[in-house]
Amino acid sequence: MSEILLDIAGVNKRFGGLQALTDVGIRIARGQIHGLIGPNGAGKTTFFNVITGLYQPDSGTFRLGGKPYSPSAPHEVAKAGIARTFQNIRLFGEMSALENVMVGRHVRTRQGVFGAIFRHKAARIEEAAIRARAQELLDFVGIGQYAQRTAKYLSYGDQRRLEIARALATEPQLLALDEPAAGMNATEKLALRELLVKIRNEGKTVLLIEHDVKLMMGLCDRITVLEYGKQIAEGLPSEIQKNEAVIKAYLGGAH
Ligand SMILES: Nc1ncnc2c1ncn2[C@@H]1O[C@H](COP(=O)(O)OP(=O)(O)OP(=O)(O)O)[C@@H](O)[C@H]1O
Repeated sequence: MSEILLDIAGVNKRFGGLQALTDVGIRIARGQIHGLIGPNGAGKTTFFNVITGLYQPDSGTFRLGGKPYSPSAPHEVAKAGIARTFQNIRLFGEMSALENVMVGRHVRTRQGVFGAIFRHKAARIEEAAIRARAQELLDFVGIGQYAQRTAKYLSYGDQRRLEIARALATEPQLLALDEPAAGMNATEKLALRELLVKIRNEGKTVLLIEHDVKLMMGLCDRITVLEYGKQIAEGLPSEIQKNEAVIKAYLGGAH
């Protein structure tokens, strides 16, 4: 078994009278694509938000790369090495694609006139390196030719690619994607799948939530299944496909 990168156990989360997560855990091996699936309302987004510091859990242990991390706030999680994208695209629409990725590297690119004129040489060199790396990432996700295009004018599929490039700009250990294929057509989905395989082949680890089960079965190395806030299965896609509890959960249709 390869090294476990993300090791989470015993997560509970209650919203008022609703127990949204009951003793949920996940173990993700380094260099794998790990999928999180389950019927509507199963708790996938809640678990994802807990992992990435958006929701505070009532309990749980969290380790990344063998070290405990605190999911107390999104910036703490980012510092620990987890980058995420959102179900609803969150880009800086008025900025160029390149600038969006540069922001991902937490750099002040918008200096005042004096800053621009009198900028220190070291700062200029640093900015050039960041710009070059941002362009590389745009090339990597396949939208290098649109570097100067205002983000809001990119196609939907390309905006999703841009989000991924921005997340990669933080050099994360784990890339967490919340429904990256939502709203994509079949061609865009195929391209997304190729991109995620490429990201994994670079040695990155990916966690993703996705409703398109067929896409997940063909893409993921392992899959965790939630239903009513509990883990009902974990395994290889071929095992998950045959798992009776999973089949029942999906066929139940009561969600
Ligand atoms: N902020 C919140 N406040 C109250 N209840 C919430 C909140 N977020 C989620 N829930 C509830 O927790 C349960 C799990 O929801 P969650 O969105 O995590 O499921 P999901 O598996 O991501 O569903 P979907 O596939 O529809 O996105 C649902 O019953 C939902 O109504």
